[in-house]
Amino acid sequence: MTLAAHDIRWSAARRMIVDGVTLTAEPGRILGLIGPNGSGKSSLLRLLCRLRKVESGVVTLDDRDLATMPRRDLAKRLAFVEQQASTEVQLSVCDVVKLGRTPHRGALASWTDADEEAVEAALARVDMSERHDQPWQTLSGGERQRVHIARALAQEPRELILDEPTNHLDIQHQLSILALLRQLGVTCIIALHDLNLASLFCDEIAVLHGGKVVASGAPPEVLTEDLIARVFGVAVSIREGASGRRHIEYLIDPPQMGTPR
Ligand SMILES: Nc1ncnc2c1ncn2[C@@H]1O[C@H](COP(=O)(O)OP(=O)(O)OP(=O)(O)O)[C@@H](O)[C@H]1O
Repeated sequence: MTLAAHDIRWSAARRMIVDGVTLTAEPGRILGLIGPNGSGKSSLLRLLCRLRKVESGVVTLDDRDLATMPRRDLAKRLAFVEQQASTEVQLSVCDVVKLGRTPHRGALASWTDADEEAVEAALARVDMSERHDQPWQTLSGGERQRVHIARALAQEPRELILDEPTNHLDIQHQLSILALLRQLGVTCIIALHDLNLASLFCDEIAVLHGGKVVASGAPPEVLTEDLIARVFGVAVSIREGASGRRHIEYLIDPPQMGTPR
């Protein structure tokens, strides 16, 4: 067991946003978090990496209460890639990725070969080595996203939490980033909107609806026509695609393309 939530709750503006969630991220596996807009995915991810405090329940890392762990120990283990991370400071691409090394370095420690290798390897993994010196502010949305993923990789975490990491990415980079996460063998919890990508790349899926986990398990067990209709209000047909994998087709009437059935 690595990261787990035990009946956790969090509210805002007198509304329960995360409502008694229990889930476990199995070591080296990818847990996908899906759910409609506003279902509580980002809020839950922020609780799981202690950016917010749970009001009740407990988050554990290897059976230790996350709330009692020293921040530095936590940062050595766990990295978080936020949905719309930004920075106002003038930094180059490589400066941003270097920030990922902070938990591994003493206050006055000099920059080591190991630090440099971790940064260069992380940039290469997200296909951004050539942008090494480009000012971060001048990057496109998708390039920024990839640099933030590189920063998290440079942190060399054992647990990686990503909030819609494919958001700004073109299809090639969506596929390559998710394939990379699978190859890393790191425990991942990823919020995703694309149900086909979730089905393809996740080992387990948890479905959030109104702040509660309403289904969890292997993708074929969870992503059914009935569940998608119930939770997302969209009719789908699930069939074997050309690759032999399950494909979720959204049923839209051709004359009014865009109007769900
Ligand atoms: N600090 C806050 N104050 C008030 N409401 C909040 C706060 N944080 C989150 N919420 C509300 O909690 C609900 C869940 O938000 P959250 O961002 O966790 O959803 P989400 O599932 O990640 O949504 P999306 O798919 O749109 O990114 C939303 O209705 C949001 O408005």
